Amino acid sequence: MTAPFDAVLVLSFGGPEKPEDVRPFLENVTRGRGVPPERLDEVAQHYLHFGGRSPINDLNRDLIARLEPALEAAGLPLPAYFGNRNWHPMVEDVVAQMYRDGHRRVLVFPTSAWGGYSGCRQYHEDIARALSALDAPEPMVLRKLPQYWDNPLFVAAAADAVAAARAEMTAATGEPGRLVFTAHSVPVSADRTAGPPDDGGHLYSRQIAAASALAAAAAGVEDYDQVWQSRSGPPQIPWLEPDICDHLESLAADGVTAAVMSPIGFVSDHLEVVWDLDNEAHETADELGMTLRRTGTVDTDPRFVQMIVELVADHVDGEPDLSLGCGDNGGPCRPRCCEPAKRPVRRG
Ligand SMILES: CC1=C(CCC(=O)O)c2cc3nc(cc4[nH]c(cc5[nH]c(cc1n2)c(C)c5CCC(=O)O)c(CCC(=O)O)c4C)C(CCC(=O)O)=C3C
Ligand SMILES: [Fe+2]
Repeated sequence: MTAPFDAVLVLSFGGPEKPEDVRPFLENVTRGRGVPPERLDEVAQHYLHFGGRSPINDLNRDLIARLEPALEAAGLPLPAYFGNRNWHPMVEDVVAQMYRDGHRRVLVFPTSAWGGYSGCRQYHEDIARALSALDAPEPMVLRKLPQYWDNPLFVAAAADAVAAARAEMTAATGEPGRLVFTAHSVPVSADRTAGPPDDGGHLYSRQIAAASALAAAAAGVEDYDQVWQSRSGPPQIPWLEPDICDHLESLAADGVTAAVMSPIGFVSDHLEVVWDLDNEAHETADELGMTLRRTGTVDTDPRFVQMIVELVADHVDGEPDLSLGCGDNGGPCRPRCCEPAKRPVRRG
């Protein structure tokens, strides 16, 4: 019999909260990842356009404010803490605080539903980093909850957002519009190595495709597209394509005049959503004379909170059931799962 878990850590990406934060935040995100300086300047402008404050931290605080009472109501009175990979509150500081508060067994809920290096493995690395920074005499266990891209509550929330946006589009234009799912692009090499080594790779893009299919089916939509957004990195390195803006152009060329975007790859309306979709994609659509709408993300849907409660309930007793896709203390979900792709060595 193992001891039950006694706290939850909502682990996220993090975002700047004031203009002076923007540069150091971007440096944290891209440290050693070969993102060109021009791209950083460009992305800094996106943040500065919103006064240097990303919505992401407030959205996560709001989620936690809903989660704690929902856990309590389910008979699971665990406190929920907030920590990030790239900005304050930093995961290292929060894990140290949790230790000081007496917590030794923590369930980690990541704000990414997906497998793959950026969507999963990197969150394990964050946990490992926080633990190695911890100066603690007693052992502490941090167990990352499993990927939830196919959880019925996640799918239902995404599908209802699709149905609502299509209904609005129909009211405005007389037709529901072409449905287009989007998710964060990743380097093709990272997608190839996503998943356990004996599983054929491409776990991230397969999950995005499958989640889009589930949400479309639940919304009663047969024909839809699934594309990518927010690529970065040097242009000579291939990332998953097509990009949403290029895709809107091909749709327009095929005579499509209305489209609904569903950012299925994200759980909240953070900067990648409000800039890349609400700003850039909308500009493209305006130029093309296309009517464009975006669905909400699952964040505001009570079923998303309920999903987290159920994940906690499934794992709170503390039995180590690693076949369910958890990982302890930064160990991957399965051996060698989603190892980072080897970076090409540049010579000369
Ligand atoms: C798969 C994936 C998710 C979804 C899973 C998840 O949600 O975790 C995600 C989420 C997010 N990405 C975000 C922001 C950024 N991502 C960047 C860069 C990158 N993302 C990547 C992948 C992903 N990213 C990759 C492969 C890179 C290249 C550099 C590297 O290999 O790390 C950069 C650098 C500048 C640039 O865009 O080049 C920024 C600023 C924010 C916060 C938004 C806000 O502040 O509100 C969020 C939630
Ligand atoms: Fe990103």
